[in-house]
Amino acid sequence: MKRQLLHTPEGVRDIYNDECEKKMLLQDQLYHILRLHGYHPIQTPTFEFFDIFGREIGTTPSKDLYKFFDREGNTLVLRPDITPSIARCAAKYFGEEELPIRLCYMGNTFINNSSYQGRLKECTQLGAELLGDPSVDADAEMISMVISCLKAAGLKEFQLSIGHADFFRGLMEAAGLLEEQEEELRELISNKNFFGVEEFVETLNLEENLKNLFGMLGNLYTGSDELSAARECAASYPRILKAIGDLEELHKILEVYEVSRYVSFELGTISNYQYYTGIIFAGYTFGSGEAIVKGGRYDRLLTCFGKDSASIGFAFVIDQLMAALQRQKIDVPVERCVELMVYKSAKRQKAITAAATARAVGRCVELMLWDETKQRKDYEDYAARSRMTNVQFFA
Ligand SMILES: N[C@@H](Cc1c[nH]c[nH+]1)C(=O)O
Repeated sequence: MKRQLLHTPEGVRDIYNDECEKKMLLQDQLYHILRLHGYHPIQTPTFEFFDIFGREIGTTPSKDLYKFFDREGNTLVLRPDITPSIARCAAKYFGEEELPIRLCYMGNTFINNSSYQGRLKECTQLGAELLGDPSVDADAEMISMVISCLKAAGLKEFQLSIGHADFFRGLMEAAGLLEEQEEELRELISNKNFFGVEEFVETLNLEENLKNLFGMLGNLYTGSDELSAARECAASYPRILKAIGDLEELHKILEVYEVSRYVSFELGTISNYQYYTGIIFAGYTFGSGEAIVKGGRYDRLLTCFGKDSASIGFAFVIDQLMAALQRQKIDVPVERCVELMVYKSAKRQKAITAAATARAVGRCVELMLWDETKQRKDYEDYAARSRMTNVQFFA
């Protein structure tokens, strides 16, 4: 066989054996938590019309999308993000529903990011969306669910950073920054270059309170006192004031959920996704430079699909979470209890019946026809290699 045929393109990979078992188990564990919270499963297509992920939607930039055509000439896109698809579904199937809708999902996303970043171009996401609930209680439910999932995954140390889309937008508005200046600032913040931010702000000639607010972009707050201090500076900036007020209220509700110790408020949290309108959050742990979970409130996204519905959601990036667990040496406890049954043709009836009887009571059986060129020992070795619990011969 040509060696070339065995390669996969840059940014995608095979997952097999133990790693695959672990990934599936982890997904089950997290999905279970979402189901425990009353979230209903939904599946949407892997590719959709281009417009579902177009510029107005505010997700991944067009240059990072995998685009192709159908026979009719429509442009299709491999989904880079599942949230816009869920928004489309909610508008289509739950258009009349006036009460909140809770949906959960699992699937792969595809982003054609530049190869030098070394990122995966296909990732597995597992997420939840709470549609039609504008309350801070909904925000808190989401954050608390994320924390339950992180604990269920076995992580002991992790941090959820929470910010608000309107803090940054409010600053841009109050300072009257041009698009290029906003880009420059975003870049500095994304690189966590807060000295750069300070320098940049010095050039702007802003009034004292606004300057102080810009100075908070690099801060990390864990308590509500610090947020109240921020609120004082924001008195004459309604958009920023509302953002800080939301975070303060969220902090209070998170105390009720008893999860506030896992959370820090970072006013400099920004996202490349333009659809976020309220809180934005991302979860981090050791062993993964990238966020293992990300999410936020998007109150206007569904309007693009014809339903006004304030919503919030999050998605775990399972591949990042797996990498972090592995680097932290946290084991995903896969139960291996597969038995091997090997039979010769003369004992076919007996072996097939035995396998069926075992499977009926929940035992996992790999049934194999004895290859005459192989010895008993070959099968025993294979079972040991595959960490099987038992081998039975029908010969
Ligand atoms: N879809 C977002 C995460 C999210 C889910 N819901 C809201 N935000 C992402 O891929 O980053």
